[in-house]
Amino acid sequence: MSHAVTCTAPVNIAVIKYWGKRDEELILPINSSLSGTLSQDQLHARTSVMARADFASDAIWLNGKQESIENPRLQNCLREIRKLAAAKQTHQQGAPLPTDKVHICSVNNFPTAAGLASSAAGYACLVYALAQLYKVGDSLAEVTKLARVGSGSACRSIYGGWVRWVMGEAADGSDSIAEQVVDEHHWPEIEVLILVVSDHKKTTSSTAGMQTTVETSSLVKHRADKVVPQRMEDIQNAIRARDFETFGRITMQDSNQFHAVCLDTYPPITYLNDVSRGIIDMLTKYNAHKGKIQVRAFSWQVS
Ligand SMILES: Nc1ncnc2c1ncn2[C@@H]1O[C@H](COP(=O)(O)OP(=O)(O)OP(=O)(O)O)[C@@H](O)[C@H]1O
Ligand SMILES: C[C@@](O)(CCOP(=O)(O)OP(=O)(O)O)CC(=O)O
Repeated sequence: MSHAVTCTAPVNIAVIKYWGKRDEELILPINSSLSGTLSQDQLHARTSVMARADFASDAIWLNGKQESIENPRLQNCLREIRKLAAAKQTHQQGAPLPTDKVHICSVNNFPTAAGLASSAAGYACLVYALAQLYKVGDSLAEVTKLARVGSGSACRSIYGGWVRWVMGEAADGSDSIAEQVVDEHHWPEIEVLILVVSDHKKTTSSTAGMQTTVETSSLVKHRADKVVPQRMEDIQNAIRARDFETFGRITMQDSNQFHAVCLDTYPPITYLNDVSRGIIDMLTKYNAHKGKIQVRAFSWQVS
């Protein structure tokens, strides 16, 4: 007998950035973060999962290409889901056995590993689909914890609207969960414009980059301990009050500090290019004039 589920999950864009882990295995962050989830019909991952007793092994295809199922993140998700399924086995009618093998097929409708949060949409989608398949994850909070062990930012894609990932304090990660701050109807005037300045795979993955940052940057500790807690408070207040001026300022400052921390890492990490720096400069000037300057024309040379 086979069991199958297909889900889509959207991308989320952090306005207070997660950067640095206190536990690499459980994916526990050194600071809380906050993001907006884009609507499902635009940038998303679509994942189908099928479990059958007669599949020889687990397998995954990403964007049409078979990938290694031995990926430790993937293994962590499968193990946690199966652990919950095994605990529930007696009363889960219609769910596969935890011992059945699963085939996973996922497609992103946007560039993968290019800085557009593909791991967030991808793991949120995978974990949600597996939770449906195995009939586990009784609350969305529990599903956010499962998504977190795939990729930290994935826990925020489980909810729509504005979402915070509370860093938590427990060593086992039990209080490191995502929560919705306000839903997607709260601030309908907000529109997200994504300017793709490069669709190449990043030279440094987020996982590797933040690991080197924690090892070498002195600025990141200051950021996590002294800057982010107040910013989290302030940006949530700005979102609740729909105060775009404050929201925009904090978002730009946090993005700038994230890139400063990357530069403070050794060897330094550079995600910005001349085009993105030009866009940041333009937006800073635009916001300073409360949107009242006229944008006539832009032309950038992209080599
Ligand atoms: N749909 C998906 N299903 C499962 N895993 C995925 C999916 N999409 C991406 N991934 C995994 O996430 C990895 C990319 O994550 P990475 O953090 O490097 O980039 P990103 O998430 O696109 O960028 P950023 O984290 O800066 O926003 C891929 O190599 C793959 O292992
Ligand atoms: C810059 C970021 O997008 C980094 C996201 O990092 P990931 O969540 O991709 O990292 P892992 O937990 O190692 O998978 C900021 C953010 O989304 O908060």
